[in-house]
Amino acid sequence: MTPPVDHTTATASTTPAAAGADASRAPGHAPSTTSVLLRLLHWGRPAVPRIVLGGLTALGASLLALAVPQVLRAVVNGPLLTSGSRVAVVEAAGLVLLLGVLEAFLVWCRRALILTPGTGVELAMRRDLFRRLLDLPVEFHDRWSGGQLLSRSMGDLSVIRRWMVFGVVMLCVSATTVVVGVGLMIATAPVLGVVYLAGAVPVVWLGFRFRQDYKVVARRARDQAGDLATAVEESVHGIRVLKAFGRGQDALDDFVRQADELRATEVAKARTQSRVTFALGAIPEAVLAVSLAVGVPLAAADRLSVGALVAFFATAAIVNAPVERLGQLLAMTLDARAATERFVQVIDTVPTVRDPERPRHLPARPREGSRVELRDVRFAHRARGRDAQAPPILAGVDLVLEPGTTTALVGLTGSGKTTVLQLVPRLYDVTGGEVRLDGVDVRDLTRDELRAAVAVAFEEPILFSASVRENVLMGVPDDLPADETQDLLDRSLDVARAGFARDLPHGLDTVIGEEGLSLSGGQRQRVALARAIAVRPRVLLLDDPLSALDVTTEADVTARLREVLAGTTTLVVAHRPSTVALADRVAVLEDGRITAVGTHSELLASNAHYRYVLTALESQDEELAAVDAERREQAAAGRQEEEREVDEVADESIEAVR
Ligand SMILES: Nc1ncnc2c1ncn2[C@@H]1O[C@H](COP(=O)(O)OP(=O)(O)OP(=O)(O)O)[C@@H](O)[C@H]1O
Repeated sequence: MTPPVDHTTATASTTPAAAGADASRAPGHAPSTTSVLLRLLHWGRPAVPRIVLGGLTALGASLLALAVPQVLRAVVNGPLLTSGSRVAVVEAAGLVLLLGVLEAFLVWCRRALILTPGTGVELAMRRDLFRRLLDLPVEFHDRWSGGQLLSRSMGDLSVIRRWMVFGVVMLCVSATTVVVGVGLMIATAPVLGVVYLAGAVPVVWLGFRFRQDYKVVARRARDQAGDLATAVEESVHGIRVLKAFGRGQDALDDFVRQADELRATEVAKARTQSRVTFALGAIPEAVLAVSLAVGVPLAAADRLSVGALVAFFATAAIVNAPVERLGQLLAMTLDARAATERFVQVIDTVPTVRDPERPRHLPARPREGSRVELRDVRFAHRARGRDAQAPPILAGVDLVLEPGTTTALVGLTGSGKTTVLQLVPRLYDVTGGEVRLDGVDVRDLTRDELRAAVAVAFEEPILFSASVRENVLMGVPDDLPADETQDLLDRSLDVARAGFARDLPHGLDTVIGEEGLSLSGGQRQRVALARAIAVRPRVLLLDDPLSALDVTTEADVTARLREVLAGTTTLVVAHRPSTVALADRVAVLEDGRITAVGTHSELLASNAHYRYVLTALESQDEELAAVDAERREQAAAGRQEEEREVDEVADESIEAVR
């Protein structure tokens, strides 16, 4: 016997690391930049050897640059001051040239070494992020906007890649160059070296201040970029509504406002960075002026050789460049920190709907059909922004779907019919009670096994940018023999009355969905229904998937469904009395419970709430038909005018963006 499994539904969706990624946390508790960036090692490890090698070559190039002043010192103190030998000077010039060529070669090596591994790391991170997004439950996607996820998988990962291949390498190399350079300066001219070192005090203080300020704006900018992506996504997604209601200008105003907020944050970022860059450029130069004032009298008093003085200033000129660059590199590092926080915030989210550790399996498919039982099912969504739960939607649903029967679920708008449907394939998990399929609690099954047994067709059909064939066969195993697959495809299309797809420009290979041919609402619903049928599920859940069809076509499709799906247990959310009449039984959902079950005529005779719901649905149906007819008329008359206006707004938008 399978041991009982703990079905406690986890409500905390992020690990402490992810919670730590929240920018709103008090700075005192925020994780350090190093610990955040160290998370990247998980994906960056394969690239580490090449990145380290690239860093070493870059360091070699910097050290070669630092060697030049020492040659200069030897030339000045040696041949120039003593013999004046031209040969020695030419030899020294040759050495400097050689060092320069070697330095350039090492810089090239650095670029060649670290370019490809960075893109590999980005690819691995992008793949893992997408995998996580697919694994996360619907509840997660309810809370996260598409733009935030899009910006994490595109913009943030690019920021991280650039930091990995350039930022981290150059930060280490620059810091080492500064340390070695200052060491050489102290060795060459100790007094001047100490003067130069004193300049490090304000530099470190400024760096600390910069880190505090920049960290906040860097995170804000990344979040605002995500919001902006959401605005574009929503407008493009709802472009028809915007056009139909003439709200293009409002959408544009909203977009421009958000874009302006992002611009302001980017300006604040640039200001913060330019302040520190100015200071990091000015302080070393000021220190050099002081060094000159101290060094020249020392050289005049013969307490410092001219060669040493020249070498000190030549080294300082080399060291000043990486000091000045530190501001830019620190900014890159803090940008990468913000991007990493946002990335791990998603990757660390623990799915609340997950596979059991020791899954059970469904019994062999019963000939007469599967049995679905909902026992005292309770459900509440998690309240937004808090871990608390919103008011319950289902408060103890008891319903048994007898094998091979069709049950219609009826209730007022918002009563929770779709919610009931979504609990069966675990799009959400119940917050109380249980759902059993052929005697097995659905939470004891792997999601793959459960979802292969249960197919859903939603009212809003989502088609993917692929051919009709691919869309319909989405849930069919790839290893099915070709002729069987073709039979399944043909039968599903016929039952769903989706045969129109054969007459599309490229037949069933016509690409539909976002990037393809646009289908009408009814056509989309029929393709989506064919997709659900093709899976040959044990349980078919229909969330009013025929709402866009006329009553005759709906009756025809339903009749065929009953014929073909003998042995399939069906639960259909009914919004139209015509759908209800075709079911074997009807269940009434009221106040979060099933309050009556019976045939259409039984309930009509005995249940007042059922009669009330049917009347509401009927009048709603008539109202919708009237509104639809009116809308069509208006649309035909006003379309040209409307499109002209929208085009004008679009032209203005393009101009504004330009
Ligand atoms: N993701 C969500 N987060 C919070 N509340 C939700 C969410 N989805 C639905 N709800 C709420 O749950 C309730 C039930 O919604 P559901 O879609 O199940 O109702 P329904 O009976 O199918 O409605 P309709 O007949 O209009 O399709 C509604 O009050 C709805 O606002």
